[in-house]
Amino acid sequence: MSDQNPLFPAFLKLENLCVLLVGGGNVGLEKLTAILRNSPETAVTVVSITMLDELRELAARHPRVQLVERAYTEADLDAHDIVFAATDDPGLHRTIVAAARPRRLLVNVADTPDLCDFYLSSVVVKGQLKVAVSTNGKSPTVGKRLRAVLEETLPEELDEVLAQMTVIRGRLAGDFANKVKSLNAVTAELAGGKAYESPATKRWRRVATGSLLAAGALLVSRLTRRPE
Ligand SMILES: C[C@@]1(CC(=O)O)C2=NC(=C\c3[nH]c(c(CCC(=O)O)c3CC(=O)O)Cc3[nH]c(c(CC(=O)O)c3CCC(=O)O)/C=C3\N/C(=C\2)[C@@H](CCC(=O)O)[C@]3(C)CC(=O)O)/[C@H]1CCC(=O)O
Ligand SMILES: NC(=O)c1ccc[n+]([C@@H]2O[C@H](COP(=O)([O-])OP(=O)(O)OC[C@H]3O[C@@H](n4cnc5c(N)ncnc54)[C@H](O)[C@@H]3O)[C@@H](O)[C@H]2O)c1
Repeated sequence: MSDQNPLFPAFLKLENLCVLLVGGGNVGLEKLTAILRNSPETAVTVVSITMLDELRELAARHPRVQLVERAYTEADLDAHDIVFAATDDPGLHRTIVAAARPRRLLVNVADTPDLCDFYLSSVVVKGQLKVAVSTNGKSPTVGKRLRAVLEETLPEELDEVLAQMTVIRGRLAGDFANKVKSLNAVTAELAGGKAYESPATKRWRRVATGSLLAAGALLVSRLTRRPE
């Protein structure tokens, strides 16, 4: 179907990879900020003729970021897994992509969908929960607005829910199908029926801190009780 969105969503363990960032200006700073905000221990090599002071300060707070102050050369691609191109030179971006392809490196070229192997997304964080929004490049602005909506709507307590669910999950006995059934039963109210009716936030908060956890605790105590 031609109007389908064919992007494959995934969450990268970026800290396991070596990142090359070419360009240390405003856009380069934005990319480095996004990388380190999400994955602070990532090894990043920043290659750029000039570097913004703010980028230097950010790098100084992250020991695995290395600054290389000179023009890009093809050899910079060596020993890297993933590349972010963020200079003010579109010709250079095409050169980087052409050299990266045969090396099978994944490349993001800021604001240039045609040259990208992957896009960055708007990111909502609530503790361990992370929601990434993509509009398939149709409108990053809408992505940004949606991020704000989700940030406000999703309760901070969701992190507590995740923590409790991890405990519940670890204590459940039985086969896989039964575990899934129990986990679905405990969380049914989060997605159930009219849960999204306004005021959505209020309901989420109530369910997340109240009945969900109470039901979870009850279920666990029932399932972990040994027969006499
Ligand atoms: C999500 C976010 C992440 C990030 O960059 O970290 C991101 N762009 C953000 C903001 C933003 N970018 C732009 C504006 C100005 C208003 C506007 O144009 O809408 C605003 C809004 C603002 O700043 O207010 C300009 C822009 N961006 C692209 C183009 C080219 C084109 O569309 O052809 C142009 C025109 C350039 C020009 O005209 O010169 C392209 C891309 N931007 C993407 C990501 C990828 C698709 C994401 C998706 O699928 O939705 C993609 C395809 C490639 C990529 O760069 O990865 C971040 C939001 C962070 C947040 O949540 O706050
Ligand atoms: N700043 C923005 O918010 C914004 C918004 C939309 C579009 N853009 C576009 O994005 C591009 C980048 O913007 P910017 O504000 O980051 O520019 P910038 O001038 O601040 O940064 C460009 C960086 O690329 C480096 N660079 C240039 N040639 C290089 C090379 N051969 N090797 C290594 N490094 C090299 C420069 O040294 C500089 O640090 C521009 O084309 C701009 O028009 C910027």
